[in-house]
Amino acid sequence: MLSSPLRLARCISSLAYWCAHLLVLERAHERVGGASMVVSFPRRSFAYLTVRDRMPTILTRVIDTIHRNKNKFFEEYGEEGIQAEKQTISLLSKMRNELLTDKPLLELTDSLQDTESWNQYLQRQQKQQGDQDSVSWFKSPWLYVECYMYRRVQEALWLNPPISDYDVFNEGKTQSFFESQQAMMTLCTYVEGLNKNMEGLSKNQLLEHFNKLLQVSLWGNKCDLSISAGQDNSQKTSPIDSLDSLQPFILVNDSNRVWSALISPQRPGQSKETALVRVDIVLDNSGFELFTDLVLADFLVSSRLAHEIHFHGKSFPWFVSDVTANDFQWTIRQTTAANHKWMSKSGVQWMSHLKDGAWSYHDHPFWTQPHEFCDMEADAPDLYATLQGADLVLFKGDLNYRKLTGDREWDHTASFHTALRGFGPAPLCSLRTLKANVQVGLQPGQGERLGSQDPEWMTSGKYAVVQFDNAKSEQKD
Ligand SMILES: O=P(O)(O)OC[C@H]1O[C@](O)(CO)[C@@H](O)[C@@H]1O
Ligand SMILES: [Mn+2]
Repeated sequence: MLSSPLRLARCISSLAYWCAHLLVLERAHERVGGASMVVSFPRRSFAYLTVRDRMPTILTRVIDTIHRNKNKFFEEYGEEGIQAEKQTISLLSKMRNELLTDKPLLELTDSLQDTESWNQYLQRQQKQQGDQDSVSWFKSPWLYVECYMYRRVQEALWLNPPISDYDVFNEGKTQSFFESQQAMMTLCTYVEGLNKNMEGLSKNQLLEHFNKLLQVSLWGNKCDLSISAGQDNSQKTSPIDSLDSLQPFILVNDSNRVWSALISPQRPGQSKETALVRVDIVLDNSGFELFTDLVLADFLVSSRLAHEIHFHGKSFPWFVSDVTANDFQWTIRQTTAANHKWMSKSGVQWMSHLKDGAWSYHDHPFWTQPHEFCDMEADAPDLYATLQGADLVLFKGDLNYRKLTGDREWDHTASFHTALRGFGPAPLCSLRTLKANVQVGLQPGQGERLGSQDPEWMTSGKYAVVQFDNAKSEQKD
């Protein structure tokens, strides 16, 4: 039974949520001007421009990549490979046209594990928006439409078996890894120095290094390829040296609370001394960002701040640069094979974490669905239960932030806890650079000030947040 203050808090949070939701629709009505037209993002908004400009560009690149690899498909699968290439391109071009002409979203026709759930989501959306045709590319929630596009790309491939497993974003991801190599070497040299002295570090020194590596992983999120529609966005400067100058751009920094969650884990039946701490990292992008996540995870294990790390990735290529199982393994193999002493040493170390079970990689269809995370407990109870086994869950990146907060136009001063709407399988922290119009947990006036100084503060990736929440401790308060 919920206590009445808690019930009241839930009601208030729920009300705030729906107000935030309605705001988006109302504004859209005003701007579009047609009473019958329900769109979820106003014209000229960042969301609108993403659907109008960035998404078709991404699709064009996908089509081009498949076409450029025609010979490879022929070599591997003969004439069948060529037919598959043609068929896939034809499906993708058709989809691109549907997008550009604002046609209704269509049900998926493949029969994979998640197909039914996607189609149910579409039906739910159609019910909410009134009729079938109203759920179109420009008249649906932005988060949904973006996710849907990546799932349709996958459908086009899955309907053409010989090339079903081809990762259309692989070239960009590997390129971004190689372009960030210098920064990776610098980072591994730092790690080598750290590991040499690890045993002699005081608690404060450990905290200092933890903060540094947490921030390196935070800023690693600048390097995604979806925001740049697939163009180079790799790390060129020294990640450690840049930290001081980046400090003022961290708008909310709850890293002390993250540290506390690590050093005093709160799972029932565990004392501080015997606690086996598990940290889950919900990964975002491949390339430099993944590298920084692995460095952080290695530090957590080597320092014994954590005993186990569970990485969560995507089960198919997603938002251009997101990590799949293949990217994860490839990155570790490449690091091991690097022509740099400390970098390859890191790779060997990471391999051994995987072998001895300190690290493990997991994926789940929920991560490649459009649901906001407050739906997880009902829609993916198994995943929710898995996350409950963690002492801390780190959510990397912007898309995870949008899903954590329901991608609503929240008041900037609404608390992170409120925006989570009850989602809290374990203490959690979002490490995110701002690339979409949602931001909560700011001080009164802070959002307005930022808006007047820099109109693109929420979408440029220049600012970042480290935002922590522990649903359990909030309930106790
Ligand atoms: O890789 P990240 O940090 O999740 O960012 C991906 C981002 O790409 C965009 O969707 C733009 O297409 C962002 O708004 C989005 O959240
Ligand atoms: Mn991403």
